[in-house]
Amino acid sequence: MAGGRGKRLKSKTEKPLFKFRDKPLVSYVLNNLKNSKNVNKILIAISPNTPKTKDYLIENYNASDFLKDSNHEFSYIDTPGDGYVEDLSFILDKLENNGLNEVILTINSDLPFISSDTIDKVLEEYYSCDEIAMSVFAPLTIFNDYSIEPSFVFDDLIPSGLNILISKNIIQSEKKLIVPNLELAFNINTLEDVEIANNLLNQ
Ligand SMILES: Nc1ccn([C@@H]2O[C@H](COP(=O)(O)OP(=O)(O)OP(=O)(O)O)[C@@H](O)[C@H]2O)c(=O)n1
Ligand SMILES: C[C@](O)(CO)[C@H](O)COP(=O)(O)O
Repeated sequence: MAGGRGKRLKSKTEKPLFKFRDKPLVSYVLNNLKNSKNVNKILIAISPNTPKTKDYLIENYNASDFLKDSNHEFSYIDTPGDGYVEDLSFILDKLENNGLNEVILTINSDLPFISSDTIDKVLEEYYSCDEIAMSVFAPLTIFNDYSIEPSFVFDDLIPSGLNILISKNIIQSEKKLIVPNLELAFNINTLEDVEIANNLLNQ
């Protein structure tokens, strides 16, 4: 998901293109997805909020327009940019109407540290559970340990921005998976988050 406004970052650069150390945020996620054993194709949601991200994907990842040519390893889909849930629902609708019947892992473009290994393990957990959807949460304790401010807290759990569901625009019953990995807490929303992430890497 790379179509958000990135308001909290207060940068002129679109958030997915915000340079963190040597590359744009979105590149970390794309490279980690590419190296995941259990991921076949990568579809990037862009929106009127992120036109330069679309150009970047075409130039650097040879991304195609998914609705015209879905055979590329990387493709993008133009969403309205109305909000996370609205845009995800728009995408599921398009996938369903295109006759796709796939498992979809959604991941936010602001999670530079989620490793291929974690993505693979979460998918393995999904395939061994009985639900059609899965939401991954990180425990609040990790956020507190590193003084990271979470966006939402439910019962001491924070939605990580990593979810799995099927390609249908329907309400899907889900399993909650709690993954106590530090990498899930590094969600870059503000310049303070960038600083905390940099400090950790410099340790
Ligand atoms: N209409 C939207 C809204 C969000 N996202 C994506 O969903 C993730 C989480 O979004 P969130 O942090 O809520 O929004 P941001 O745009 O990243 O930041 P802000 O809330 O500060 O505007 C991000 O990767 C963002 O690009 C998206 O693809 N489309
Ligand atoms: C809304 C969300 O994408 C659900 O997975 C996630 O919680 C957004 O987190 P952020 O901290 O606002 O990036």
